[in-house]
Amino acid sequence: MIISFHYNIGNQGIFHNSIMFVKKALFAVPNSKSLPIGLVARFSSATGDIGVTVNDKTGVATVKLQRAPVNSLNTGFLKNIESTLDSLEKEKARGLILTSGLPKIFTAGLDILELYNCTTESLTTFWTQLQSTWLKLHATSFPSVALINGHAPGAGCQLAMSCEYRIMLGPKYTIGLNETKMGIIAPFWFVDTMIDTLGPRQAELALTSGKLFTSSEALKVGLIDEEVGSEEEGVAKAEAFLSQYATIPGTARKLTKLMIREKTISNLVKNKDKDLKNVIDLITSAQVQKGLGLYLQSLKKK
Ligand SMILES: CCCCC/C=C\C/C=C\C/C=C/C(=O)SCCNC(=O)CCNC(=O)[C@H](O)C(C)(C)COP(=O)(O)OP(=O)(O)OC[C@H]1O[C@@H](n2cnc3c(N)ncnc32)[C@H](O)[C@@H]1OP(=O)(O)O
Repeated sequence: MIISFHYNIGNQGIFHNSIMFVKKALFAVPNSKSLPIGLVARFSSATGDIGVTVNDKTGVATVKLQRAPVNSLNTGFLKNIESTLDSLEKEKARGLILTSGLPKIFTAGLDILELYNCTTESLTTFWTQLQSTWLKLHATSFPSVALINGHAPGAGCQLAMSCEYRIMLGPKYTIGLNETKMGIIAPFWFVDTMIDTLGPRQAELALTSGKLFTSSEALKVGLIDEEVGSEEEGVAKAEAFLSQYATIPGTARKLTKLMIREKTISNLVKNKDKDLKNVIDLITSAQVQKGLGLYLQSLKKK
């Protein structure tokens, strides 16, 4: 017998920060021994869907990002991601597999429409949400894997680097912090995260050139941990990685992770306002606005 629960997760506007977990159905699935067991959830809102499936044997949650066409991160979507992480913390998830529900794209990074023609006020709301969502992901108490099943430029790479392990579907997709290519600068906490991941030498080379790595290049420099040929293989590898923690006491694991990440986390926590000011000064400048406009046009022309 398969037991299935459905999380009934409301729209942002209705339930706001709280995700409601409602036991809705208990049913038998005939002739089935191998169907995924667990909790199934779907988060729907105008600003993106987040599908959550929790394996009730292992406690591992698979979170699928779905905001067509390219999972770009706007304020509402970031807020939904943060709420989902809050719920997983509350429900004591034992692990996270962060992936995309869209074909070809993990996430296209920040929604450039949040940066282009923005006001100081709208940019402040957006950036503050980005900082908050990232801090939550970077410091989860449970182990995390990014299953990068599509392109991951800019903040897409940043989300992936904040997971503890990265598995990427090869060979077609690319990943990297491409800000300099767009004529902007990666914020210091993106830079810190890349240095933590690649070391200063490779991070400098990658950041100054805005390099987007293919999966095999990413594997070589250590931007990803494994390259796989199919999503199924990726899921199996992610589950295998997470399963090693089943026998490691959770508090020891979490404190060790936080000790290692503390410098990067506290650098942002202490300098949130300075970071925001840097972003406002840079992004609202006429030159950067012009560049962003041209970049958007070039994306649309393809
Ligand atoms: C000194 C102190 C400094 C302080 C720091 C200051 C500022 C820092 C600020 C920001 C940091 C920025 C981080 C980022 O993440 S910026 C975004 C980086 N991402 C990208 O550059 C990706 C751009 N997109 C692509 O390369 C491609 O779209 C793709 C992801 C490879 C997918 O290609 P595909 O061919 O499948 O799709 P399309 O290109 O046709 O795109 C479909 C559709 O989506 C629109 N779109 C794509 N990406 C974005 C995006 N990031 N935001 C918004 N919209 C996007 C695209 O325009 C198409 O739209 P259409 O209307 O034509 O359907």
